[in-house]
Amino acid sequence: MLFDRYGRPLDNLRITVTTACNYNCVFCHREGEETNNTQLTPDQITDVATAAYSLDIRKFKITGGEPLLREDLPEIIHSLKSIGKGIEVSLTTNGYLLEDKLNRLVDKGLDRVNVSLHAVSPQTYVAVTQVKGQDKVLRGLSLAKDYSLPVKLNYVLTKANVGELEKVLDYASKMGFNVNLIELIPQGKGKEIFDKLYVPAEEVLPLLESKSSRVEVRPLHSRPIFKLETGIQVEVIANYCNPFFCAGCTRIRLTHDGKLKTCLNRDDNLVDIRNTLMDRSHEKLYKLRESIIKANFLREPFFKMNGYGATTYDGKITCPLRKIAQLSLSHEEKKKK
Ligand SMILES: Nc1nc2c(ncn2[C@@H]2O[C@H](COP(=O)(O)OP(=O)(O)OP(=O)(O)O)[C@@H](O)[C@H]2O)c(=O)[nH]1
Ligand code: SF4
Ligand code: SF4
Repeated sequence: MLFDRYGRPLDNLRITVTTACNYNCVFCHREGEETNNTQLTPDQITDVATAAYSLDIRKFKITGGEPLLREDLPEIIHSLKSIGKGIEVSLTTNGYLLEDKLNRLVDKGLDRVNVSLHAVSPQTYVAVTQVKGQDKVLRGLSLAKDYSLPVKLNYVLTKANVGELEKVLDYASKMGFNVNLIELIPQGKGKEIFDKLYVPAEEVLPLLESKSSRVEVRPLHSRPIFKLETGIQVEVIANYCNPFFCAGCTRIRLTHDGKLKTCLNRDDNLVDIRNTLMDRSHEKLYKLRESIIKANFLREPFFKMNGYGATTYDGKITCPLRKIAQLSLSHEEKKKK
């Protein structure tokens, strides 16, 4: 397994299969990538994943844009699963096309799915996504339940839909789905609306605490996990000004156009592998491995500890230590005792 200069393991490759999307969410960041029509072929994606596998990466996350727009997505899933033993392939989607496409994905070995559900009320759903897609998404989610496919609901917390959180939790509890409660980040379109719509996760912690029997911390991003009395769990994804989040970062990204991206928030240290992906020689796998090793070396926490607060890697933003970070810290300290 590779570790970066900060001791963080690399166990996860996020693959952007397209930047196209049938939604227009107010906070979309498209994994920090520019939008255009370029996309890698299933073979190119599989070559990078094969090199990653040889470096002990076993978790592949398919993202976008909206991955279900790709007609060859079943083929991509099949070839990723065929690389070797112990591979987990998961997918992040807005869910609009799930009801039409899920059976083929499950058939090809999809292990689990994260589906956006930012609101249960149709009006708020449309206000956030700009699409009247909620009924279709709910039907797709029911189908996923029928297939016993593990589901996480992605709920992005904003001023526009904070009133929907309880309803989303009730729905998730009824369906037995876990929830990712995701803070807005000033990235992509999120940058324009951040000041207007940002709600710190701290504001909803009392609600989560009142519904939970205990709290744990996931090693990935030191994410607090609230175990609800209804049996589901809510994972808090609060990256902004949170050095503990970045300390637990174990991923790199393969962009839609063939670059290795070391951090969601950075495009100044990409490793360009486009030429290697065109290479037809037997050295291709070796070169891709070298590129992943290089990208891993370039990884660094975007938010770093700085005294009792945090700063970005380049010192452009400074922030006080957040309560959400302290929650992760106090949990770690309790474990050590
Ligand atoms: N800053 C930052 N945010 C991330 C990172 N990974 C995921 N996120 C945020 O978390 C949201 C949900 O991500 P998903 O792709 O659904 O999956 P995940 O929860 O990260 O991963 P799994 O738990 O393995 O399913 C994304 O939309 C991002 O906003 C990361 O490495 N850095
Ligand atoms: S569904 Fe995802 S990719 Fe599409 S607009 Fe919304 S946030 Fe962006
Ligand atoms: S370093 Fe921090 S901001 Fe960058 S990808 Fe990792 S968790 Fe996200």
